[in-house]
Amino acid sequence: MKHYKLFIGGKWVDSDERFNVTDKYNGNPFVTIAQATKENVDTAVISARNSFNNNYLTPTTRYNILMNAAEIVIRDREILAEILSREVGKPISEARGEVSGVILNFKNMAEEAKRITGEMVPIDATSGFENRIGFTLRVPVGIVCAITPFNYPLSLSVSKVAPAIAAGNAVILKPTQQTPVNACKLVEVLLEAGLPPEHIQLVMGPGSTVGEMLLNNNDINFYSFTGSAEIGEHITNTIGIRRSTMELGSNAAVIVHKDADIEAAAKECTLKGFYNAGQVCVSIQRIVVHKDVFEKFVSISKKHAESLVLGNPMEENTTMGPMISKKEAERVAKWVDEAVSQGAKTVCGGKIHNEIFYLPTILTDVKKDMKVYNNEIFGPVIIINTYDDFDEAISYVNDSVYGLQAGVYTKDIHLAMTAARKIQCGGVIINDTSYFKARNMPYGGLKKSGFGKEGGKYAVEEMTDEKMIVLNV
Ligand SMILES: NC(=O)c1ccc[n+]([C@@H]2O[C@H](COP(=O)([O-])OP(=O)(O)OC[C@H]3O[C@@H](n4cnc5c(N)ncnc54)[C@H](O)[C@@H]3O)[C@@H](O)[C@H]2O)c1
Ligand SMILES: O=C[C@H](O)CS(=O)(=O)O
Repeated sequence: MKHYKLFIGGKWVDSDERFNVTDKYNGNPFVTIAQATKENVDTAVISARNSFNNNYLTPTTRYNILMNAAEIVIRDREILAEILSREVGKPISEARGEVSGVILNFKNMAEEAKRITGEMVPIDATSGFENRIGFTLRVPVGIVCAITPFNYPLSLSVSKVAPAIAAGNAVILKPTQQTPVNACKLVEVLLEAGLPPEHIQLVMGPGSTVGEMLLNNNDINFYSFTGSAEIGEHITNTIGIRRSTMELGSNAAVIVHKDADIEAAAKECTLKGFYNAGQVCVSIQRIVVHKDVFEKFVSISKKHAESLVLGNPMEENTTMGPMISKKEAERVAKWVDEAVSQGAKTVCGGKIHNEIFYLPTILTDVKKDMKVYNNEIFGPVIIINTYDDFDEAISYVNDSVYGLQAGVYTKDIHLAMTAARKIQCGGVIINDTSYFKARNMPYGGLKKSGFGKEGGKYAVEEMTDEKMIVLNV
């Protein structure tokens, strides 16, 4: 069985402690991973600091490294996709999509490495400062710690590591225990791409131990976290006044107005809602459809839900794989059963399949006090409710502790802009679902969905400090 080591101090380092990574379809371990100790973590931080202090990378060097990484990922795309499919359980077709997004992200961040600018500040326009010149400089924060979740592990690691490198930082990456193999391959890619070996550190192990060690190391300057709201809140409470970006949970909503293309909206909401077995931060969870088109929408959605092919994620015709674990499938089943016992109606699905799958499920008549409405399901369940007045639909979307992204289907520009202004989310996607991300857009949530932005120049800016320079000349 393949064993992957930690990458610390510019070399692959083994550990007496190790853990298994399982193939999420057959449940068999297929890789072992070295688990970091406190000594490993402390050595990683010291090494990253040394590299940041002694290996200044020019913008052109950063550009070249990131473009090289994109080319290497293109060369190894099928290997990377197969690893993702096995360790996450996502269909190979979706895994290839994740790798394609990574290629775009590397190229996008390579360009951003050459665009880091400050600005002139007209302080001479202030009485008494006529002889002074002011401008800002953007400088790298130093050491960025990237902590990533299980569901899009390669994409979300690159969404942190690439801007960190583009901004001139050294990086410490801690992937989740459930899906860490892609992170090992990512380090191999970056080393081959020419990144100075000590500019990237890879520490692996449980968040409750290895993750905590990182939070409590005061020489880390910035934490880029993607994961649950619970852990995100813990991190922000632990790291003190140090900066971070928090990309957290969601129970995303979509409004479908009576003037929308119902066939298209129902297809997009359904197929994207079951993408990665619903284990997507911006997955469509709460759909609210105008009463005049509700029955038509539900009927079309049911058709698409029942068209999904559950099976071995490594097979080309599979369109939905297992959930990340049997335990998560059982959690989703419990929440759906509770909702149904309280009056929700099951349109399709509604049960576990072969222990690790949860059937694509559509619920209607869901009440606001049900877990499937209030909490982040993070599983293949869509709830469809109805509305009459558009403001009622907006209130439905905003009735959440989360605020990551929302979708709004309407042909009426006035309704679209009303939604854009009133919906309390980091992103409002008109005539598409909440599950939308362009690699150069500012992506991030409000409320319990977190703060800070990933994507393009916005991620790079987050990982720099802005300094004000004044010349008294
Ligand atoms: N907003 C986004 O862009 C986005 C994207 C993907 C997933 N997510 C969220 O991620 C969650 C699912 O992923 P998950 O189950 O892997 O999340 P999680 O919060 O359980 O774990 C995320 C990461 O945090 C680490 N961690 C856990 N405890 C820690 C601690 N005490 N200190 C430091 N690190 C710790 C884990 O090891 C893992 O690497 C969902 O809530 C989903 O909404 C959000
Ligand atoms: O879980 C949602 C991720 O943000 C999707 S992606 O990794 O950005 O493609």
